[in-house]
Amino acid sequence: MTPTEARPVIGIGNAVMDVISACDDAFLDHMSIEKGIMQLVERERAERLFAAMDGRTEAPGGSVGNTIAGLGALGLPTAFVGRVARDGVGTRYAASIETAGTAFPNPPAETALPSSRSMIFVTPDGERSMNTYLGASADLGPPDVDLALMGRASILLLEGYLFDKEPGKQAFRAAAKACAQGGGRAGVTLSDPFCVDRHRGDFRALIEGPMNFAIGNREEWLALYETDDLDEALALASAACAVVACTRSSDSVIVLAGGTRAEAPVERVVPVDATGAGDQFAAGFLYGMARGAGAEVMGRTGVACAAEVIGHVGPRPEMDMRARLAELGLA
Ligand SMILES: OC[C@H]1O[C@H](O)[C@H](O)[C@@H]1O
Repeated sequence: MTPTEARPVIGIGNAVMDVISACDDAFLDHMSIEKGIMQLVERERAERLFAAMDGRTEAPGGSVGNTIAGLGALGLPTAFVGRVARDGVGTRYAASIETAGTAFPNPPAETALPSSRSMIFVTPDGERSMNTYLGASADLGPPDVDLALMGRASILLLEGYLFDKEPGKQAFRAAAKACAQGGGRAGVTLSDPFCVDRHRGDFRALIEGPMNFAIGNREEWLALYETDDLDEALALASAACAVVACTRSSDSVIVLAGGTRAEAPVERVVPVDATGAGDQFAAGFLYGMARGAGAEVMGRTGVACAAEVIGHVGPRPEMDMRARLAELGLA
């Protein structure tokens, strides 16, 4: 086995190209867009929203894709496994990831569906409202996952959104098993409280079984354990899983690891664009984990990475975060 540092951090998730534009709340109402959440949309509505976007910009996104890109920018060897079609969006998505230094091992899928896009509207309060057309990426299944590659992962991060379909669940279980057999640590992001509601039993089985770590926000943890008591939900999670992180918007992040409970404070600011905040939290958190940090430092590193990404438009870091973390004594 190769030494831990040389082994990649690998993510499996939806390969989504973000199309971002600014708008006001009246526009959201006019287009019947629900504010602040991720809504899945059909192709026709995606095309309508795309056409209505003023001054749109394109940026590679996808929740776990963003996290892995953040880890790559921090200097770790990384690979992202996602499914794109053989079209312009898919080609640009894969190329932009590889240019940034993260391997994108899967060739374009042979599918009639187009590559995925998310139409993201950012309001003046920095809130982002995502309208995702999943297309090709949501059909990721076991044939898309190279188990030999999974066996080389130091850390494997699985995106909860892909748990919406049975082939995604099968792919996750096989990938986690291969990662564990290779001596790596596997974990999952809960992604979305509605997705958790739809697959509660399977999410719990994953977290209580092969997962070494799990990352979610307050709403997702409450949904997972069907309670309105966050302490209760996190106690249940940490009884089953070695490392648990809970983000709470502008409240401190809670991390439970190795019998320790730590809170990482969050500075309250009005974001420029909240897209990717949770994803970059995960990047910093896993950077800490990869370096052997404890609960408090993992939480603080995650918070620092999230703070950077909400200061500009787009879901991936623009600043040299290694230098920033060094300034903060976190690298
Ligand atoms: O978490 C933010 C990401 O989720 C959606 O999948 C978008 O692609 C965006 O980049």
